[in-house]
Amino acid sequence: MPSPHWSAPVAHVPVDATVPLPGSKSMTNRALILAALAAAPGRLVRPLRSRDTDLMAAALGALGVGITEEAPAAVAGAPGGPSPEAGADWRVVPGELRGPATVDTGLAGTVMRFLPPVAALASGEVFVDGDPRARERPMGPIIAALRALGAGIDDGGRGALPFTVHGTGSVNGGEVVIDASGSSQLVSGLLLAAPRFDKGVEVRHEGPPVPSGAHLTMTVEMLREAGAAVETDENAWRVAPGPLEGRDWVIEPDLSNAAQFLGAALVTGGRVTVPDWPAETAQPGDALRGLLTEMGAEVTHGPDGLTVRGRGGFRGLRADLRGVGELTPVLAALCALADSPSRLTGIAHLRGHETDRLAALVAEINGLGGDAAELPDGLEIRPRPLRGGVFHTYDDHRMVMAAAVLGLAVPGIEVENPGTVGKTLPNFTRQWASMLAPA
Ligand SMILES: O=C(O)C1=C[C@@H](OP(=O)(O)O)[C@@H](O)[C@H](O)C1
Ligand SMILES: C=C(OP(=O)(O)O)C(=O)O
Repeated sequence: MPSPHWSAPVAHVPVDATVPLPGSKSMTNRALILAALAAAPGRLVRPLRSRDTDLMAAALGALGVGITEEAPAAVAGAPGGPSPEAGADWRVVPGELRGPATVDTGLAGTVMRFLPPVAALASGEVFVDGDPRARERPMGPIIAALRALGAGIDDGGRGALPFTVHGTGSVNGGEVVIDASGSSQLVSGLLLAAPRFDKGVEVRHEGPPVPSGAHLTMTVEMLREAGAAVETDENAWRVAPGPLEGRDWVIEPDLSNAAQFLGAALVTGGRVTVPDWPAETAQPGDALRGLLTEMGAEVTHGPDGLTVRGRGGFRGLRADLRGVGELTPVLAALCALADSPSRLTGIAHLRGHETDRLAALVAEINGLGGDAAELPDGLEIRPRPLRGGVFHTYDDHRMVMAAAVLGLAVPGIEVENPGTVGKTLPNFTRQWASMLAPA
């Protein structure tokens, strides 16, 4: 059930806050897959608990993987002790993968693309479905690729959810060509399960550029950390067959979910610090350092974390966001409040995200009196005074976050279904309120 509208709070004074963030969705769901396929038990320290990650855990549990909560482990070298946003750890005990099982992917791209290759390794039937919108997100290329690698999948010829994976307990693997221009997750899903394929995998992409390069790097790095042999070339990835190690995965804070909080510093001319910001990371959110600097923020990284300071007004952004597309909704909201025009490109694939994000952002920014237009592969946003009104969110967590950013400066924004943030950041509205009125 959608939750009632949320009145996005206006910032009456510059924000001055430290905002600890829960774990990365992308790292949590990769670590769950790699731990489930490992040769020995493992643990996720500070995993994200949210709809997307709980669905992944439930899906792996349905296939026979043991996933239980444990008291949080101390993290060597992590400054400041456990984050107040961190809950229990997850212990993962790999089991023999088996059906029959039913998997609900919700609206999680990571579940719908990472789980089916694992299901193909199970013995028995696995039925995979998700939210109505999940049935429209790009899946055809990974269904075809899995078939080419030896998996049996019955999708009624739709090339989309729902479908049944007829697992035989093994996947042959080998070489496959895929058009992953619709989503990097189509490649990541194949790579993550590939150490368990008889021949491993060689995936070659052919087509328009693959988006979200940062997430592909994350896939390769995490596979290697789990002991897999991975080679990469431009548009080709090879994973050798072999055992994965059971290990501890310390999940970094979700840097993409830092966007709206750091953006608040820019909008209000204030200061926001996100603690535990890693010195090096594959997360796309790390690009916020450069992007917010370009918009006029002062960005510093030190022992306290990443600090963004606004200086009053700020500039629009001209940027190719292909590699970091999931930052777009919040950046677009910032652009709508900026002092000069913006042009965000390289993001045609956002039309296949939780909603058609390009259309949704244009409709909602313009619905508040703004001036945004779609480009073939992006958005053009020109500053204009905005007014209050209902901001529709299309079951997209990042549309709620974008609305919150606009609401800092525009009184009267009523955000539809704020509960949809539960996809990756269940406590968002509480954290937003404490950022604006720190205790
Ligand atoms: O692999 C991942 O964890 C993700 C990859 C990206 O997907 P696309 O390549 O479909 O944009 C990103 O937008 C998504 O939020 C998370
Ligand atoms: C595109 C996103 O999610 P998903 O993992 O469902 O693709 C996102 O979080 O912005």
